[in-house]
Amino acid sequence: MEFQTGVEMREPDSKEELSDAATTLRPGRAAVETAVRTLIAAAGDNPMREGLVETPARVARAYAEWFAGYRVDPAAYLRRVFEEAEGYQETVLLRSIPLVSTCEHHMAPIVGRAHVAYRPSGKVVGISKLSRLVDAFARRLQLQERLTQQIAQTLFDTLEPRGVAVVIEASHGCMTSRGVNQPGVSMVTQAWLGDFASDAELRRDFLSSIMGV
Ligand SMILES: Nc1nc2c(ncn2[C@@H]2O[C@H](COP(=O)(O)OP(=O)(O)OP(=O)(O)O)[C@@H](O)[C@H]2O)c(=O)[nH]1
Ligand SMILES: [Zn+2]
Repeated sequence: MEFQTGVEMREPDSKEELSDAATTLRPGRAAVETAVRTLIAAAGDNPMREGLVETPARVARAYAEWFAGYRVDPAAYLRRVFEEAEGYQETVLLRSIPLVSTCEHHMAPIVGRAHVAYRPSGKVVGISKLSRLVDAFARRLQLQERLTQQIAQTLFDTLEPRGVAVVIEASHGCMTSRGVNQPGVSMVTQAWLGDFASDAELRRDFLSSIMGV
């Protein structure tokens, strides 16, 4: 049976809006608000009662924040590189980057921390760009495994460093507040590229640096 959404699709406003294949078509604001009213009614409440009447507009604005990652090119954050780091080649590690994402199976929040390291080979970036990279991929519908891999691979392809390591520890709303209902449970994923993949001691150093933070 075909499900009628009643959602009118429109062409994207700009090239930025087209930044990801998944966003080739986006419904307009009115269609989004209609969908939210449908969800409120499905939850069992009255979308027209006073406290809920502005909720669809708020949710539409919140979605723009939670899914802002579709509107940016994550690699663009890594384009400004500094080549005068005096030949620094050792590990650069940014620990405990706050991470907020959304699970693609249930559209429930994924909340946690990312730890990102690279071993430069000529090019270093402003350290905040690692946080921006994490956020750009996180603010999409995600699987934690894919999120971890995308961050690592983009860093590796763009900066051409000797190695990249990414560890993400996060809790999934779809497990903590529904389904198996296990608050406190967290998922840990890792991506190792370049010399982190081949050198167990580098991995141990990385893991001991992030332990207990
Ligand atoms: N591997 C992986 N699984 C995830 C992630 N986010 C959510 N999941 C899981 O995706 C699975 C979806 O399973 P389904 O059986 O299709 O969905 P469900 O009936 O809602 O399953 P339950 O959550 O067990 O109630 C669940 O096991 C979730 O825990 C993620 O980032 N990575
Ligand atoms: Zn989920």
